[in-house]
Amino acid sequence: MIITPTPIAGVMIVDVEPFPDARGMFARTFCADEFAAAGLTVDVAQCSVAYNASAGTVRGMHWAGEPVRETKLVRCTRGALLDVVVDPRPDSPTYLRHVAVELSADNHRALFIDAGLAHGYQTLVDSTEATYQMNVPFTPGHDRGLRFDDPRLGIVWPLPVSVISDKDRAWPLLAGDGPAGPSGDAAPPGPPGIQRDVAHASGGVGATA
Ligand SMILES: Cc1cn([C@H]2C[C@H](O)[C@@H](COP(=O)(O)OP(=O)(O)O[C@H]3O[C@@H](C)C(=O)[C@@H](O)[C@H]3O)O2)c(=O)[nH]c1=O
Repeated sequence: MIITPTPIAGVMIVDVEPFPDARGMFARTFCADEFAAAGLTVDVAQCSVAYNASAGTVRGMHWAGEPVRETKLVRCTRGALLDVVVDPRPDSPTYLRHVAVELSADNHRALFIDAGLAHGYQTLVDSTEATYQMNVPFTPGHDRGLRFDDPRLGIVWPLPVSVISDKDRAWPLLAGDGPAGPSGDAAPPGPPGIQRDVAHASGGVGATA
């Protein structure tokens, strides 16, 4: 596996190293030792799959609030999607910036997402599946979220949004207006969980794929 950092600390691209032969190929998609060597720990407490019927479906942007420290290893096992991670940590140098990485069944690419980072995606084709490994069991009641279309985040979704849940449509917008400003200014922390009242936001880190 090739594990590549992104501009956001705690977000890593995980690529497979295929062994091709006449049948096709074999590749490891997870290896505890290789992850540990890259400084990542993935204790698998839960694996999940999300099937999306239509291209343009958006899920996110989600993370688990404290004290839950939920890490995710996300891959696309059918179809293709644009995976997006936003940094909602007020004390981070990449606060409110995002990375966007295309994951597909064909590229076998995965994204490791550390605890406290907001995750979402848009499907690029019909019949797309996202598959997750999480380090903790499902802990309802700790959901935190950002609005996928918050102008302060500046996420460029590649397709018109075809389907989204009521929950995801209803996450509140960040406070403030206008386009995202430059990074680096301190912003006051929002209330626990949803960052409703930040005074400053920064632009996207850009697509990595
Ligand atoms: C996330 C989750 C949901 N559920 C249930 C709750 C609910 O009835 C149903 C659908 O839940 P949701 O609408 O929250 O599913 P979804 O919007 O797909 O939530 C997921 O979104 C992506 C972007 C992520 O990053 C994931 O961690 C997760 O938050 O599945 C579980 O049983 N276990 C789980 O781990």
